[in-house]
Amino acid sequence: MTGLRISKALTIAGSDSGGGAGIQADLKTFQELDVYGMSAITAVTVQNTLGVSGVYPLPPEAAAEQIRSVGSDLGVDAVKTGMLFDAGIIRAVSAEIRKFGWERVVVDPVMIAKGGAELLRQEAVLALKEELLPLALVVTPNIPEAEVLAGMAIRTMQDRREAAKIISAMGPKLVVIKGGHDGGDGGVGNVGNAVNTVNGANGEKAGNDGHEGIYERGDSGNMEVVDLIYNGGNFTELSGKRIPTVHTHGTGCTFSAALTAGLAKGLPAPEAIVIARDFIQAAIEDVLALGHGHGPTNHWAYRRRMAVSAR
Ligand SMILES: Nc1ncnc2c1ncn2[C@@H]1O[C@H](COP(=O)(O)OP(=O)(O)O)[C@@H](O)[C@H]1O
Ligand SMILES: Cc1ncc(COP(=O)(O)OP(=O)(O)O)c(N)n1
Repeated sequence: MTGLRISKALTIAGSDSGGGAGIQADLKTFQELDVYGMSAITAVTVQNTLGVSGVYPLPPEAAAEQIRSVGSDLGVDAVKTGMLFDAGIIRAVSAEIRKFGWERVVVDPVMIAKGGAELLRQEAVLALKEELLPLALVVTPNIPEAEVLAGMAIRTMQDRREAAKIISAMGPKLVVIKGGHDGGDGGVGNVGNAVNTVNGANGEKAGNDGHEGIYERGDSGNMEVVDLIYNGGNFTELSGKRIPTVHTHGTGCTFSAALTAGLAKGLPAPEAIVIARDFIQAAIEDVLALGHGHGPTNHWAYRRRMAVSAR
């Protein structure tokens, strides 16, 4: 690497002791994509594949000091935020991003862990919308997070589009509403419904099988996963094969970290989003099957595939 320019990315997020999400997933992803990773930890979670059993937030000033320390010395080409936990941390983080004038900012508005643990206090949603979203180049909510930000239920792809427009008006240049939680027709679906078949964005597709809840995925019968992108004018849909697996812990963190890595390398956001989708697709497909619950994704998979296809 000597002599080459090194791209640098900062993650501002919570620690996941299990290593599948949060800071750990972000740093692994940066490393796999040849980006030098730095971190500002906002909270320590006690977590494994079975769930979150403890959350210890740091004082807002601790997050701010970490950001100042790396920002003033090492420099930051792109930054992402993940678990921010409370309004004080959001305000402190937003103030530092503003002071440094960082523009390649990805906001992953982490709210609730798969097992239901609160990773963002409800009183902090307003601060997220008013302080942080205006600073974002890209915001990457999953469907339940988009519902909270937009203040509406998302049941269909049309709802998702409407929610994307509402979130876009809060300031981010690009909104990506991820489709991992899609219950069958573009939204979270109706838990307990009978099979439904709808006209999806990319043609006819079968809906859920009636037992998929918001935090259980991989068994819906949906053949596709579709991420919806809105740039303030146009919609784009990125679709991939939906992998039927419970090992999806940290998919959102990993996707947004891969996107941040692309931005750190200077890629235009739409290109970085496509690579991030490929990265997470490989990470879900090449399952590690670790732990006794929702296992982590495979952060090695993308690089290994690239190496094989280069032979
Ligand atoms: N079962 C799956 N198969 C393929 N891709 C998936 C699957 N679940 C999620 N993804 C992808 O992982 C990324 C994260 O999406 P999502 O799971 O909705 O976010 P979060 O982890 O924040 O809840 C998205 O790009 C989504 O398309
Ligand atoms: C410390 C920490 N940050 C974020 C999350 C949520 O991760 P996400 O990628 O949204 O994945 P799931 O929670 O859906 O597995 C977390 N669990 N811990």
